[in-house]
Amino acid sequence: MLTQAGSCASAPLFQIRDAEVVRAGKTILHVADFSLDEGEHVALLGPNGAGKSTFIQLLTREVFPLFREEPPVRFRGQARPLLEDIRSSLGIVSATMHDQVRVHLPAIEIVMGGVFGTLGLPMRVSVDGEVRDRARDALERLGIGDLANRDIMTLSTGQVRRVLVARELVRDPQVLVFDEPCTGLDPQGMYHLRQIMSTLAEDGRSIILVTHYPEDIVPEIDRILLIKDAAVFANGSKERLLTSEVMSDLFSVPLTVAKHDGWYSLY
Ligand SMILES: Nc1ncnc2c1ncn2[C@@H]1O[C@H](COP(=O)(O)OP(=O)(O)OP(=O)(O)O)[C@@H](O)[C@H]1O
Repeated sequence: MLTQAGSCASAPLFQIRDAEVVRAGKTILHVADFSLDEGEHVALLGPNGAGKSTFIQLLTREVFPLFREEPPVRFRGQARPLLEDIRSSLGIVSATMHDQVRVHLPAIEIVMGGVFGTLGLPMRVSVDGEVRDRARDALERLGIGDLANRDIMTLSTGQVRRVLVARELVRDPQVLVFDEPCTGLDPQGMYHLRQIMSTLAEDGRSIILVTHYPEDIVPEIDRILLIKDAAVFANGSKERLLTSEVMSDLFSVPLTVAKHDGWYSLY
């Protein structure tokens, strides 16, 4: 059934069939078959250079696969969705975005910039009280309402990371992509970030997490997608795949996985 926006109500959130991305004459990612339902969560795990970021960029349409008669990537059933539809449904939190926050602006302006897709507020735009309230509310939900007027350059790495989550939440996206969200954070910062992922997952939003560490995979994320050598190495439940044997195969070194209260660690 088609909705008003033209998407298929019963279609998966994302569906990939036979998508191949080639750069400099080399296949940097091939995905034979993958789909993610609305509200479902998945964590992508794999060695450096395996193709995880490329996978995310396939979903966000920042990279395109080779042409196929049957379009390889669909968003809510649509082969050619409007970029605006994807942008409004998806929030992305990454350490890369963190590197771009090198401006003297109050945290709340960085958050309001999320509404416009700009770093701070665009010039000559006057924001109404409703946008400011939404930004303040997003900061409050992340436990950093008191930082709203602080210059972003004076905040700690963990605080900035939370401001960046607020910046995405201000648009109320149904899907959140966390790309190595705990990079550079101390244990306290990691704790808060993981709590945030859990809360958002429980909220009914889809979480797509990219990480090198099983420690980041919050209990709400049941499913993992392992990527190695430009292809899907395995796709399935955490229970089945987060084992010492599979992790050792994935990273090509001897590793041990420990499990405790729904959390996993690797050493
Ligand atoms: N424009 C490009 N030209 C050539 N090779 C590229 C290009 N973009 C990416 N690659 C290669 O594609 C492979 C996959 O890159 P990708 O960034 O997806 O890996 P990743 O799993 O996210 O790595 P990491 O964990 O280090 O972030 C890498 O070997 C990378 O060097």
